[in-house]
Amino acid sequence: MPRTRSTKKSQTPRHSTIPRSLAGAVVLGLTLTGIVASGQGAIAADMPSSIEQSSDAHVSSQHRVDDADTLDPIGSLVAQRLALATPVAQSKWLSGKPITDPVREQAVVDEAVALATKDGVDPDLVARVVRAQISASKVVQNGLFTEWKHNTQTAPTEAPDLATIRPQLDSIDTALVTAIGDASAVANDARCSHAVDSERDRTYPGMDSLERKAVRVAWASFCAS
Ligand SMILES: C=C(O[C@@H]1C=C(C(=O)O)C=C[C@H]1O)C(=O)O
Repeated sequence: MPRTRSTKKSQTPRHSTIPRSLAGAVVLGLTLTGIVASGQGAIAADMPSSIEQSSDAHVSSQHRVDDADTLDPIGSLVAQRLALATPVAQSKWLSGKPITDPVREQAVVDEAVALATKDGVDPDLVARVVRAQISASKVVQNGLFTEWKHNTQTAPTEAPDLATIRPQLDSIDTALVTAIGDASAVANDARCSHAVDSERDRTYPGMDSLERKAVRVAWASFCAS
């Protein structure tokens, strides 16, 4: 008898819209994502051991839906992290700091890997996903700098201090480690790239082409193969 998972839905609709420049809503969004992330654990605990299925095709299609749902918390955190790339870029534009800060990047990766190791989450998976988030942030920052250089009237004239944004990035990265731990089975599943495609599509509405490019970079190294 085939085994399958319950059909409980995630709290985020598959085709919900995540608008651009959500920086002001990041803290709230993070809180909500934390609720969603712990909800995933509750879903796993509630799973029935076996349910009669009418056909193998149904099992297969249900598995795809569940894999994509499992990636929802990561997808939301990816979007929240990218929303902060705009204020980061504004701050660096006005302060004259370079986009790339190798010391900070190493600290971000080290912090996430240490947390993963402490929590029993695959540290290699966490390191490659966090490095991808850093690359994705720089895609947005470089794109904005290019735009502001070519159209100086669009360049920012005010920005938050980088020191106020980085703690928000740190909070997102902490939540990301948990979300990655909850989704590590998907990362190692043969259907991983399909689940990632579905999750990317969920977060695309409301994003411009630069953010979509960054989202692709953010997910590029999630799947093990
Ligand atoms: C976001 C920043 O810009 C870049 C991206 C980083 C990140 O995504 O964590 C870290 C350092 C920078 O290379 C930043 O400086 O904080």
